[in-house]
Amino acid sequence: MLEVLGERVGGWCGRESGSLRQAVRARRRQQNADMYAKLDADVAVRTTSLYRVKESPVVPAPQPETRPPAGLACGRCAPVSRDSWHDPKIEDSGTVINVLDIGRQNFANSGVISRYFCDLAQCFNLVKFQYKDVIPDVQKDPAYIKAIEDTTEEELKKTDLNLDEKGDRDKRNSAGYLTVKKRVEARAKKVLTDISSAMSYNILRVVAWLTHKAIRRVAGGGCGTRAGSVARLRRATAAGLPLVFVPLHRSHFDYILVTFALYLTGLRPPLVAAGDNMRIPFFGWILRGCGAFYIRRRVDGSEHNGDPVYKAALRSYIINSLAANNNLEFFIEGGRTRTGKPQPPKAGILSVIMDAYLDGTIDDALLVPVTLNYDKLVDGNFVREQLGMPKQMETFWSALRGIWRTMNTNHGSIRVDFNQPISLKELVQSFKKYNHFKAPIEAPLGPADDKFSSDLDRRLLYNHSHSSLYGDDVSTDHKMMVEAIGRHIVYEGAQATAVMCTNVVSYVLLTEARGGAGVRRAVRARGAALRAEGRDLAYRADPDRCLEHALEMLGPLVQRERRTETLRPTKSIAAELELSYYANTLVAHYAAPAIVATALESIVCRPDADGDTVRHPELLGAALQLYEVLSEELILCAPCHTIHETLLRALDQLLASGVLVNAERTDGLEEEKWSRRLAKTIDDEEDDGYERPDPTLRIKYIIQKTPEAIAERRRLLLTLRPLIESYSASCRHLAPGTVKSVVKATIDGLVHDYTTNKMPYGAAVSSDAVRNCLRLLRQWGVIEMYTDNKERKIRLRPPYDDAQKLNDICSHIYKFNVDSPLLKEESAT
Ligand SMILES: CCCCCCCCCCCCCCCC(=O)SCCNC(=O)CCNC(=O)[C@H](O)C(C)(C)COP(=O)(O)OP(=O)(O)OC[C@H]1O[C@@H](n2cnc3c(N)ncnc32)[C@H](O)[C@@H]1OP(=O)(O)O
Repeated sequence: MLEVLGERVGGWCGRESGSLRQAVRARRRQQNADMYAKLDADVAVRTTSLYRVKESPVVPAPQPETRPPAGLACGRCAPVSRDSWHDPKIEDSGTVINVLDIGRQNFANSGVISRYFCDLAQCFNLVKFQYKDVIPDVQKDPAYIKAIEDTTEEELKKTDLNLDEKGDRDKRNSAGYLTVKKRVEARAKKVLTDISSAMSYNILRVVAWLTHKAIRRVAGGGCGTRAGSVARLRRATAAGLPLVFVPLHRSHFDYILVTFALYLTGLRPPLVAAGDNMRIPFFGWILRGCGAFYIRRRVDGSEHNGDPVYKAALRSYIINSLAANNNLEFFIEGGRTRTGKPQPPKAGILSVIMDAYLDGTIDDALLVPVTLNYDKLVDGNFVREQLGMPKQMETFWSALRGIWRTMNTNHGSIRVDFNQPISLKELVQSFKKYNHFKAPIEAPLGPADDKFSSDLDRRLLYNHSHSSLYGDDVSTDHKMMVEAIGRHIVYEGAQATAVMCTNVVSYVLLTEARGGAGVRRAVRARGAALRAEGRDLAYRADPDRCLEHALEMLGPLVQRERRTETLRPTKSIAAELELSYYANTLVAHYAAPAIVATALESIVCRPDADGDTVRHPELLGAALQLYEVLSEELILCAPCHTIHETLLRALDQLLASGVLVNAERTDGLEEEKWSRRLAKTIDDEEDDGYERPDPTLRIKYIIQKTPEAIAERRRLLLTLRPLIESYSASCRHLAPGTVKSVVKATIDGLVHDYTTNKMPYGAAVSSDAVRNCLRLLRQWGVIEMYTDNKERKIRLRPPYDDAQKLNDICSHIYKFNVDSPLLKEESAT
């Protein structure tokens, strides 16, 4: 405005003046104009510097020079999605933007006030989206009406009113029936209102502004997101299909960040499935206003045993929301990971979305896996729960305390990334083609034998229940497809998760540099290796700064010997458990080679082993057996790959890194020719009953003894060692009783072994791993779980109530808990 004024004054001065008085006035105006222009420039300089001082984050957002293209759709199952919604320019640069900068950039050229209060201005200028109230549609849904009628009939059966003999119409018009129906309808209405979200533009705007302030305070390193993924989402939105965001769940901050990032980038905030434990006073109401719809954490648990009205209401609410073109979000793992590893998917909501597509209610939906990671976990830690103490329920006061604690800690950098949207239709079509999990399952998962595991892939997907949230019973194939799609999303999401510096440093401290020496070198090498393996590192390439920053974030979890500059994990169970939480991002990444290396150790340490060579089938067989043991812990591959293929690839990695060398290396070509010849003979064989000899039987590997090979073997062995210790301890402490008492006995045993230096891995003291081992033993038919007096109990199934038989079956686990010389060397360092 001042400039315009200045120009005008200048213009007047330039005019020809008729008199001296006019000339004097013009001169005065000219002087004034100069003064105003100077003032204006001064104000501009001061405002920009003020703005910089106030608004710049303490540490700039993470921006390594180059990034691998992370988060792309699977080339095998969704090639069309992978080629869609590209913006090659942004995709190639792999730029990460700080979501907090969006407001600043939007108002960079606006007035002084807007620039200074850009967060507020951004929130006031957010797009207003319309959300249709779907409750009336749900109430007209035939499945919902049928559920009410069925429940009415059920309730009538329980009353004294004997309406059986009357005709159907008479019965439905009878006073008793109508009274019961009215009661059921009222309950159904309450269930529906309890579920429904109440998205409010005003609440969203206020919460978005508060979130701006909170993230600036909490995330000293900013909150990064891949620019390419935002651009992709914008393009995908234009397709007019509902977006279904599927985040992997780490923290209570996750859902805030997802909605915040979407809202800020002008995308429609989703309706979010929230567990009803989140319906706490005040905060529950705010969350509902920001898009939360509430679901019971267990649909068929003993508490609400098979409530058909609830199932129908939830199903219909989700389907009608999708049909109204709302975006949806649900946490596929069902809750926050307590270990830092991705968890197996919960298929309930996914199955509803899939049914909506299969029955034509929606043409398609775009599944968007979302990954989040934090330098330092915002919710504190899960050590209490890992030590077997019960989860603390969310309350108003605990929420306030949590917010206060969070707001007063620097949590470093945060990353929230939206992976490439995948068409559900394309996934379903691709999955119909895969045969390796289609065939019927004859027997449940059993303990591994030596000729094991040709059908491990489909056994892992097999779900014993044949009902669906959708109402009717569904086929095994259908259930397995939902399960497979869920596992695919979780696996790909975990692979696309940005790796924080704390992940790398914790992993290095717990594995390759456990002794304390060479941490700096190992961190540098691990970062480079991860980058080469296609992982997106969320920290600057400078490893020294990365280490310093990670140490600041990890605080008392790491002990630093100033004189010798050695770094060691603090010797306590709590510290190691917390470090393992961060390290587990990489445990999931290295799971396959770690399984092969642990299997190798189990063979090498046998008394009859030659220690120098190992046969291919023996190694692969042991690796398959070990994966079966750890199948509740790790998702090894996307279901479009078989576990066998994945372990073969891992074996190739060990060959490439020089841990193993092909014994026939000099004669490699000869070996290949031999296998091909053999394969040809087999193909030409006419007799169907002919048993094909396995061409891999002849392959043998030499185990390398170079220091590098030994170091690599030790690293991989230590990657899974704490888990194997937990599983062995769970077997040792197995006894009839309540689940709680078995978990407690195992945890106490592990604590005792750790404190008496019998077992050096604090991370093994994990109730999560103990519970997973119990699940495995239940699948093997070793134990049975039942509810008695509201308590989950365990009993040993015959013949495993016999100590010898129990020991025999547990030896399938013990055999991987070997006393390897590699570990002795490690504890000596
Ligand atoms: C601008 C700034 C704003 C900032 C501010 C933003 C705030 C924005 C909102 C916040 C919002 C908070 C968000 C909190 C975050 C959580 O609270 S996370 C926890 C809650 N969310 C979830 O759990 C979602 C995923 N979970 C599921 O889908 C689960 O399946 C359910 C629906 C919860 C049920 O779990 P469950 O009872 O353990 O049972 P599950 O074995 O999964 O199966 C249930 C049924 O599904 C069906 N089913 C299961 N598997 C299959 C299959 N493979 N095929 C077909 N059907 C199947 C069957 O019917 C099965 O029943 P059965 O056959 O076993 O009898």
